[in-house]
Amino acid sequence: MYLHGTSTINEKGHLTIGGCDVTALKAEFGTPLYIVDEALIRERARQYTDAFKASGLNFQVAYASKAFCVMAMCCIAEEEGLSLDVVSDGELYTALQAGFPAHRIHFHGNNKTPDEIAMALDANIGCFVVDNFFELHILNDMAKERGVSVKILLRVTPGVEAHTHEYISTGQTDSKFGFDIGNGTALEAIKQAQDAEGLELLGVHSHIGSQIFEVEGFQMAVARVAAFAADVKQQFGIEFTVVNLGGGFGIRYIEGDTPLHVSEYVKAITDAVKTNFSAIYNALPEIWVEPGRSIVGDAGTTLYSVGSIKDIPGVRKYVAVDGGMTDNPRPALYESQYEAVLANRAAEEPAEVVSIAGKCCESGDMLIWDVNLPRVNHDDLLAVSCTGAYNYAMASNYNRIRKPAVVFVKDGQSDLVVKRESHDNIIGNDVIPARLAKQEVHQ
Ligand SMILES: Cc1ncc(COP(=O)(O)O)c(C=O)c1O
Ligand SMILES: N[C@@H](CCCC[NH3+])C(=O)O
Repeated sequence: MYLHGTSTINEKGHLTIGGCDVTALKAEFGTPLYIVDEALIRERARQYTDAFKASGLNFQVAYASKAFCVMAMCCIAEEEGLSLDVVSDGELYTALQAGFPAHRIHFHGNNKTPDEIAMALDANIGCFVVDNFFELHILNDMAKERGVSVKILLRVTPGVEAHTHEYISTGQTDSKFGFDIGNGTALEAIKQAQDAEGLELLGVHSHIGSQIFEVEGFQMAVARVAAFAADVKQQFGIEFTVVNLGGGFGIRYIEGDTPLHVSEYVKAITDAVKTNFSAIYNALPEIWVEPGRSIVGDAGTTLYSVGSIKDIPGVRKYVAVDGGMTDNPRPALYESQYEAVLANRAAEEPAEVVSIAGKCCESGDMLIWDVNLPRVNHDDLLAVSCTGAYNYAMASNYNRIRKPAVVFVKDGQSDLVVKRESHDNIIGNDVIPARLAKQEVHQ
C-alpha cells in the first residue's frame, strides 16, 4: 500500500491522516468525506517557492484555484505566499470573501462575461489573462470608462501538444484557448494590446495541458514563447516583463505514474528561460506558474462507507460505496484511475479483487475497476487516495445527491472547512410557481 504525506496505519490497523484516525473522522463527520492533509499542501507550496528562490529569478507561484477552491484553501495559499488564479466570478468571490489579497489574483478564462470583468475591476485584482480579441476590446473599453489602466497578460497557444488526455491538453493550435503564435494571431493581439489605452501589457501566458510527467513540453513552450518574444521585440520594440508558463505538473495517482519532483519541473523551466531569454533580453522576465493539481491533488483522500456488494460468480464483484461520480467525476470523464485501501483494516493483506461502484443511476458510475482489497464487508470504510484536485471542485448534485463535507486534518486536529450539504441546500433554489403549488405548501 502506498502511504504518502502524513498518512500512516495505527496500532488498530486504521488509516490515519494528519494524525487523525479516519474511523474517528467518519464518526464525527460521516461519509462520504473529503479529508485534506493540510501539511502536505503546505509542503507542496513550499517546494515551488523554494525551487524558484533557488533559480534566482523573480517569480510568482499562482495556485490554480479551479483544482480546489474553498475559502480555507484560499487562506492557506495566502499564508504560503502564493498568488491565485481564478476563472470565474464564483472563484473570485470565494477568494475575496476569504480575504485573499486582490492584487495577487489573476483572472483567467476564455469567456469572461462583462459582469465578471466588472467585478474583478471593482476588486482591483492584479492581472487579467486575456484570452481573445472580444475580451481585449471589452476590457479596454471598461478600463477606459473607469479611467484605469489594467495589467494584462495575453494567453498564447505555443503549438505544443502535451502528452496527456485530449480533454486536458490545451497548448496545441486547435484549442478553444488563446491567441495562436503559429498563424500570426498572437502578434496581432500584441499590436492591439499595445494600442489599447486602458491596458498595460505585462507579457504572455502559455499553458500546455495537465497531468504532464515530462519536462520537454515545458521546455519547448519556453523556446516558442521566447522566439515569439524576439519577434515582438523586433516589431514593436517591447520586452515582456512577465512570462507565465501555466500549470500542468503531474502527480502520482497510481503505481506506474512517474511524476517528477516539483523542483525538477521548476528547474527545467527556469533553466530554459535563462537560456532562451538571455539571448534576446537585457533583463530576464519574471516567471509565473499556475500549479493546481500538484499543490492539492495528493493531499486529498475520499472516505466512503461500503454498502451493497454484488458478486457475479466468475464475472466480477461489485462493491458499492455511498458516493461516486457526483463527488469524483474523473473516472467517468477521463477514465482516470485511482488507488484505494480498506481504511478500517488497512494492515490486512489483500484477499480479493473487486470493483468499486458509485451509487448513481448510471452504469458508468464506477470509481475503480479491479482493485485488490482484503475481503470487503458492508460498513467497511474505503479510502480513495489523491482526490484533492478536481474532485470537490467538479462535484455535482446529479441524482440530487448532496455534496460531501470537507475536513482539513493536521497534527491530530480536524477542522470542518465545508459542511455536508443538507436536503434544504438541495431544494434551496427551487421555486414552485403559484399555479403549481398545492395549497398546503403555502400554509
Ligand atoms: C490556464 C491554466 N492554468 C493552470 C491550470 C492548472 O493545471 P494543473 O492543475 O494541471 O496544474 C490549468 C488547468 O489545466 C489551466 O487551464
Ligand atoms: N479537470 C481536469 C483538468 C483540467 C484542468 C483545467 N484546465 C482534471 O480533472 O484532470
